[in-house]
Amino acid sequence: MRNVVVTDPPRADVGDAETLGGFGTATVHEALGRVGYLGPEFRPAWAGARIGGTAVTALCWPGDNLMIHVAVEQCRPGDVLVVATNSPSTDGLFGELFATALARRGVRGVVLGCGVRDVAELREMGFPAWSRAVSAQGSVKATAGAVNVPVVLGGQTIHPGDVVVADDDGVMVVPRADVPRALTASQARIDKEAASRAAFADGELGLDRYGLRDKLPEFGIEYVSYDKWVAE
Ligand SMILES: O=C([O-])CC(=O)C(=O)O
Ligand SMILES: [Mg+2]
Repeated sequence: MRNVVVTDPPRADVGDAETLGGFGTATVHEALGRVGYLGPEFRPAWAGARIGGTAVTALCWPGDNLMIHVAVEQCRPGDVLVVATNSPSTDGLFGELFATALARRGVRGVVLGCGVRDVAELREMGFPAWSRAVSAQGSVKATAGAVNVPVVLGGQTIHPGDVVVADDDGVMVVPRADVPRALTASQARIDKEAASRAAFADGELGLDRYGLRDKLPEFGIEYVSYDKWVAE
């Protein structure tokens, strides 16, 4: 591993990132073709946060948060800090002191492939955090890593400057080049779901709305009365 800090990676527009955050993880993930989701292991430290921001990445050694300290200085308003460790770890590398420094810099939240701690304080200060674990396990500041290099979390590659969208459903990444398509496709999906929601509230069934009823025989699904069912 090369111990680099990349100081000026290109990043997506922070306004676009905020718009995608407003659409939410499930919508943007579906709209892009069911890609980019980090998986259900990434959970919010507290419920109700919904963000979209541009990634600043930190690659740390397990149990060592030196590179988070280095990364904080690279963060700008509208960013989301993304922390990966170069081998699996659940240690609580991040807590309210880091959150205080990031909030001061206009950072919208943090995503950690390891653990988070100080959850009560994070909730109280309203700083959003997603992680694979909650852990009080403390860390050292001893080993060099990298900042703003591509990292892999939950099987997804996150490049610095990509958009990270996160809410109660989890975390997803939108590659920078896909942001225009994500915006258009997500808005189309929002509109389509608004129409479906109104129809369902009115009593229409998905079977009819999505043209599924006519296809049921193709699936081999048959309807039988209870008496016939128990007699067979
Ligand atoms: O200081 C640490 O190692 C992590 C932490 O708890 C904090 O940021 O508050
Ligand atoms: Mg702490």
